Amino acid sequence: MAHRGGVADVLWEARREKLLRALRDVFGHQGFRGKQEEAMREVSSGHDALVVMPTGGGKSLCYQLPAVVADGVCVVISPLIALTEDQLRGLYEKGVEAASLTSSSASRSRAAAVMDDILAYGGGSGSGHSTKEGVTSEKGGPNSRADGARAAPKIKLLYVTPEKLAKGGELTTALAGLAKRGLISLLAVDEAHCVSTWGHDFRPAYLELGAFRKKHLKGVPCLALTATATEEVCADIKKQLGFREGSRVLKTSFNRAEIHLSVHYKDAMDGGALEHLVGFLRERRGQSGIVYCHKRDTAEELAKALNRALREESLLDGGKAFLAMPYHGKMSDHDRTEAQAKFMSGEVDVIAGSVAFGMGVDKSDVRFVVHWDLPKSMEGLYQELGRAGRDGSKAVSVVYHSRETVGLLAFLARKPRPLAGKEKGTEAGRKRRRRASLKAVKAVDSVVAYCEKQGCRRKALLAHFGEVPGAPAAAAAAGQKKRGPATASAGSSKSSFVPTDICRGTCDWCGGERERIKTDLLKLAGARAGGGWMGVGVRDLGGRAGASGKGGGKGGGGAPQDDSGWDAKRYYRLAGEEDGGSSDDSGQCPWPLSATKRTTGTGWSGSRPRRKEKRLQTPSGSSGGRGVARTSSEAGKRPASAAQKPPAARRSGAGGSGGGGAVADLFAQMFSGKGSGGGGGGKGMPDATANPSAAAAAKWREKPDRQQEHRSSGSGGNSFVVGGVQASSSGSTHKRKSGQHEAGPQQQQHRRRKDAADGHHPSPAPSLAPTLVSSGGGVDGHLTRRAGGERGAPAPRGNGGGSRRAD
Ligand SMILES: Nc1ncnc2c1ncn2[C@@H]1O[C@H](COP(=O)(O)OP(=O)(O)OP(=O)(O)O)[C@@H](O)[C@H]1O
Repeated sequence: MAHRGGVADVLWEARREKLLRALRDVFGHQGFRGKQEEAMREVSSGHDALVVMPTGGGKSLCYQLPAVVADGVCVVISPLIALTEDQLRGLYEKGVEAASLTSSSASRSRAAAVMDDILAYGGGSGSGHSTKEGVTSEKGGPNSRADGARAAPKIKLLYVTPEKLAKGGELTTALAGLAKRGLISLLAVDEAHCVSTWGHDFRPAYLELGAFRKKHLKGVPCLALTATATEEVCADIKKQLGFREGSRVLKTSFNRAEIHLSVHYKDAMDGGALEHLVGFLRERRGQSGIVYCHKRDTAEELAKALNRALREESLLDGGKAFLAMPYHGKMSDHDRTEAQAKFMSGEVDVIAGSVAFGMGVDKSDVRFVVHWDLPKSMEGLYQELGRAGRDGSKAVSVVYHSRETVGLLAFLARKPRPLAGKEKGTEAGRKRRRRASLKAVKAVDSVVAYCEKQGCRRKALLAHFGEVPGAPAAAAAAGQKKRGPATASAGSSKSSFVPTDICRGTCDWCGGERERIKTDLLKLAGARAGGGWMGVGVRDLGGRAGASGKGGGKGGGGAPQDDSGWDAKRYYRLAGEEDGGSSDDSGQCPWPLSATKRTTGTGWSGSRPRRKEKRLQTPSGSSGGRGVARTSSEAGKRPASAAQKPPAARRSGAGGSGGGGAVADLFAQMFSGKGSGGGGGGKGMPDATANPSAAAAAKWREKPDRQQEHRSSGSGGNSFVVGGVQASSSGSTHKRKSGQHEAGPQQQQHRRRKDAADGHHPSPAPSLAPTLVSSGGGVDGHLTRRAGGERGAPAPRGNGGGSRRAD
């Protein structure tokens, strides 16, 4: 909203002085950061605003400071009250009255006092409690000056979950009453991306906030805050929260220059990923860090393994005893609180935890964030890595990539999303659910793209959020539009301009690790070519595929180097949504719920996940490139049929996916009903002579030690069957390596003729069907090795063979 000069400026100057004084006196800071000042100006002028600032950027202050100087209560919507405890503690230490309303018994008396306080002023009668916090609640509202001095509740910040707010009752009455009396200074919506189904953490109850605000908090300005929002998510947040026309989005650069970015490939590691992690931590002895993993068991095992590996030697060194602790949702409140407190105090060096850890934890000296499992989205990655280096000093982000986790995430992405109550059973709900699944698939795909990129990671990360190095804002916006909603971002904002030399060696690619990355990716491609890998494409090594996804089977699954490779429209088309929605009204995703896609030579056949044991017993290797061999009960079940294909695929009869994103390709192929690129099923080992990359890969595999490593190390894998459709690295692999784009149709025809003339059979294009069956996502394989000194038994492996067992 444009600011008019004159009176508005004068008023603002006066308010600004007041805010600056409180900033110094209460918070101990000397000046504003980022968009803090602008955000405060907006809300103190009664406008709505959306703040998009990086993690650790100082978003909380945008509502805390105005709340301190204003009369009345600032209502803060937060997704997890337990995680605001740190904030509350911080505010308490600063002498600011703040509270959260929780149902935990520990805080029940406090909550009662808080309710009394606001009810006394918000129109209720209060319960007449008087508590040791000194919150009085004699009957009567502000007009009666209950405590003889205050005309507003004592509480300055009230934290509630959206679920609590949606429940109605006393709290709604009190807040509505306060709003009527002008005693709600601000509605702050933290983690506002949860409002949007396009956000990475959609929370149905957040959808109710807009209606609540309209009904009960009329005239109260709203400040929404998030660290991660694309342009589309920003627009959705504004719409859902009922922002007034012209409300501003205040955005700073997403760049966290102090955080070094790197990716390591579990599947390509000679020594095993756990050893690698131990080495990494050994170099950072005494530093604080977080290791994120998806599963509770993994968190537990990892913490144990790290203690086993590092504690003793830290004691021998006479230094501080190394200590890692797990943190996950299945731990008791007490254990979680203890882990967090010890981490905050520095007693615990490393938390091996689920993504629940860190939200709301303001530890400024976290020096590294490790993603032991691939994160679910770029937004998640960004948010989690942002927990490092909040003090502005150097920190490190490491992602461990593994194809198994990609498979698990792809599977989870297809699971139906939760719907808000009123949407259950409606067409709108079904549509939203489908879109949410598509979004989740797309999200995984962009993380895979980030990991498998041969190029600057910082640029890739920033590009995801619409910050295109070297491009003026308009060009950035145009570029983003082409890529579709997931990557679209605030190109219209001037702050999206990024200098071309943004990285300066602060990622692995720019910082001298190109050869390592190339070699590792080549190993992945090689392993894939041997049929031992899930069939999703290794980016930048696979051929570039047309984003159109039209049938006809262009090979390759990679994306161009500086492109996310995602064309969302294509997937809507495939899901039958482009022209008004799929005819599939089952309410499920338009693809079968299964991670057990198994591609045969004639196409895919879906099956619901079967018992793991069955899969583990599947013989492998002898099937001549059939990918995962089937148990007899599985064989022949659910054959590919037109009826199983989603509507668009049925309509088009598409023959191949045309490639694109890795996970996306996986779906494209499911939809298409045939092997991507027409490659379809496995046909044994790749024709190494026809393809330099395949030759290199074959050579690599020929080494006995490599074979051993490849079979048994890999991915921390435990109970996996990783098989694949035979996927040879096509000629395009070679081309991609040399930085060229995929050949057009004429060039391809020429190449085929040339191949025929040379007596080469053209290599089948990499088939991109997912064949990953299960994911332990854990550390078992490596742990076993550490503990028992032995590697997992190598699975029998055949020519172009399918299954691989890591344990
Ligand atoms: N103007 C400022 N000057 C100096 N330090 C500041 C300023 N504003 C905030 N900080 C400090 O920056 C750190 C991060 O702030 P804050 O927790 O508000 O970030 P955030 O953007 O809310 O992060 P997250 O998204 O992780 O919750 C805190 O330690 C805070 O004290």
